[in-house]
Amino acid sequence: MSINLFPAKAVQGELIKYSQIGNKQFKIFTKAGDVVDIDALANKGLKYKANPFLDELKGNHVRVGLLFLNPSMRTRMSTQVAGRNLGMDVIVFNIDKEGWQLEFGDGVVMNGNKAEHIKEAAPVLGSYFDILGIRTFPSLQNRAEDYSESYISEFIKYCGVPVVSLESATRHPLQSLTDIITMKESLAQQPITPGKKLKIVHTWAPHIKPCPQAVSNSFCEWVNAWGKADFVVANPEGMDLAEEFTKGATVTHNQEEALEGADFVYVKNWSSYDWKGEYGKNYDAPDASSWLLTLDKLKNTNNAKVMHCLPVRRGVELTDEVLDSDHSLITTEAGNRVWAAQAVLSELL
Ligand SMILES: NCCC[C@H](NC(=O)CCC(=O)O)C(=O)O
Ligand SMILES: NC(=O)OP(=O)(O)O
Repeated sequence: MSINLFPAKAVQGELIKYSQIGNKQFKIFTKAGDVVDIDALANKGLKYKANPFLDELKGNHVRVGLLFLNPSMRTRMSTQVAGRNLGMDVIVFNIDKEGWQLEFGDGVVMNGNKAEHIKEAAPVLGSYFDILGIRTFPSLQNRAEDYSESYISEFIKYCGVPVVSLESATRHPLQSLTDIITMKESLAQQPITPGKKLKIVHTWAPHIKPCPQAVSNSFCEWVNAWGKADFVVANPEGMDLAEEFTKGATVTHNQEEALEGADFVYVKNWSSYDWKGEYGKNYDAPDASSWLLTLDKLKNTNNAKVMHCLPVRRGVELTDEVLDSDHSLITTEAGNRVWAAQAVLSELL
């Protein structure tokens, strides 16, 4: 169902591949497949964490535009900080609130409330900036449309400059790179027993409303591509993510079994990919709240660290007792968003 955004090819020594976009070749960062070596890119992020101004002149006179069609705190702020650490000029545009409403459809007669077409908006923005970032959430109404990633693809096609995804309909690659960085950092500080295989568990969590699958899809895609762990995805029956993302992981509907011996537990709600034949629905069956992670459940893990992309709803998606415990890596993880963004922006230059 989903399209492989663009075929990409690697150049020696560079960690992000070049993609053929129309008759041009440039780098885009939208998915794990755009990266040559995930571990090396994560190391680059950790290098910037140790020395934020290592490349402070590298981005001199480089202009970065960050476009948001949806809310954001971490992505918006961390990517600005990252760009400034590299000496770049970064400008944020809340295009949904401050710009004209955008039409993405081909051949549409624009006699409604959308005043500007992506075919004009994207090249104009591409003429102002050297690198563009865009956040476009899914509608959660139409699976085929969301999984075609048409918004970010159209944007990339027409803007003519390197693009970094700030979370698209089905993926959140800056988050996933951050998550790998955070696990590597944690393992360096507290190594697991020699001989024990690293175990990462991604568990579904309850929510009051349907959330995108993007963070979870990406986490699966990146952990699988990273290839350093036994990886288990646990969710209620019927709530499996798309197989193209989980392929390579063990998918189970038994959370207790999944948590056994886990080193990292990544918590996130996602709405249905295909629950009772429906897409984008909040799983609200009677057993939903039994999926809430508690300190008691963590006793069965290898003193696991708990992760979440944030924002998190306390008492709904995660308990206060877990969030406020030493298990939680969550604010460190959010802090690491800067270093992931800095590694990516540096590679896009
Ligand atoms: N960018 C990180 C997560 C964004 C989004 N969260 C949300 O929609 C939470 C909304 C709320 O709790 O009202 C998601 O799940 O993909
Ligand atoms: N994790 C994350 O992407 O947070 P924001 O939505 O606040 O950017």
